[in-house]
Amino acid sequence: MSRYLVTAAAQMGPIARSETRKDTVRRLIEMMREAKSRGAEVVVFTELALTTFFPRWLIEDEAELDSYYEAEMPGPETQPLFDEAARLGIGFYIGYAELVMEGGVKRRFNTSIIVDQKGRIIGKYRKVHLPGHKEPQPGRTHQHLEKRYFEPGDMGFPVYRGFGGVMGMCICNDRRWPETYRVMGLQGVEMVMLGYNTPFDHTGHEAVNSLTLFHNHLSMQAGAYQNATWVVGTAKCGTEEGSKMGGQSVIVAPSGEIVAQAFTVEDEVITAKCDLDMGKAYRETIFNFALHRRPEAYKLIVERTGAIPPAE
Ligand SMILES: CSCC[C@@H](NC(N)=O)C(=O)O
Repeated sequence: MSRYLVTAAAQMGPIARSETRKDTVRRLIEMMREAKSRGAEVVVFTELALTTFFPRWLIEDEAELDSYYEAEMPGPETQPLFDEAARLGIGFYIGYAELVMEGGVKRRFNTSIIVDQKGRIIGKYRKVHLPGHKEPQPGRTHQHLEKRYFEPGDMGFPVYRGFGGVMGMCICNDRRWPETYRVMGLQGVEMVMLGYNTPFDHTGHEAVNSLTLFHNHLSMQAGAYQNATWVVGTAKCGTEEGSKMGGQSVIVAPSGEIVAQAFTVEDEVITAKCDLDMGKAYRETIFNFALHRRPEAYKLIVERTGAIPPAE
């Protein structure tokens, strides 16, 4: 049996600090139309897709910081994206900075949503693994202050029924953590959608940074294979405000194979005809979780930080 979902990843080139939401939404709509013209039923946009990657700066003015967040979704500037999705009959995933007021207190999350082909939000996720620092690091040309500007997500890794299958989400740094995929894998996820902003200087260690693109694919291909799921990873890339970020957006099959890959570091749409039933061959054999997993041996993963045995 086959359940095909024609899927697009809409990679984004740089977004300038001066670019307005209106301009950015126009770019997203253009790619959405291209995805639709190629038969896509869903399009995956990137992380923080509506603005430049602002955690690279220390922003002390609260009003300026707030200007990078969405207080409502859709809001007046993002509504056209939802309207166009409904008009075209195409769903989408998009990442954005979320600002919520709770009891008079501002809460900030790095968030993503899934929107169905009628323009309705059917799923939401808040980024769990926040990389970087709370305080600016001396000597860095570009900061990475996600820990300052966001709270860790408080929703876990939920999955949602949509597009004829079971859909999950994560965001950027989450893709490097096996737990991300496994928690969704245990809920029968069939497609994980994610966006990323990955600067080449993200670790401060030259030898590691030089493997940035390799580690990007390694994480997503392993996550896909080990959990029998499709993974769609969409970059924001190119040189954005002086920061060089990796591209190579991909659509990965449950076999771990890359079936589509972007070759520019600009706005670029890639597509693949994804069989949501393809994971079955893995879930029923090598990764039959019910039969082969040994949770009693994995307790350390959730109970405490592992301790290295003392030296002899
Ligand atoms: C300081 S680590 C930054 C790199 C990280 N980026 C994001 N956006 O999560 C990533 O894992 O790609």
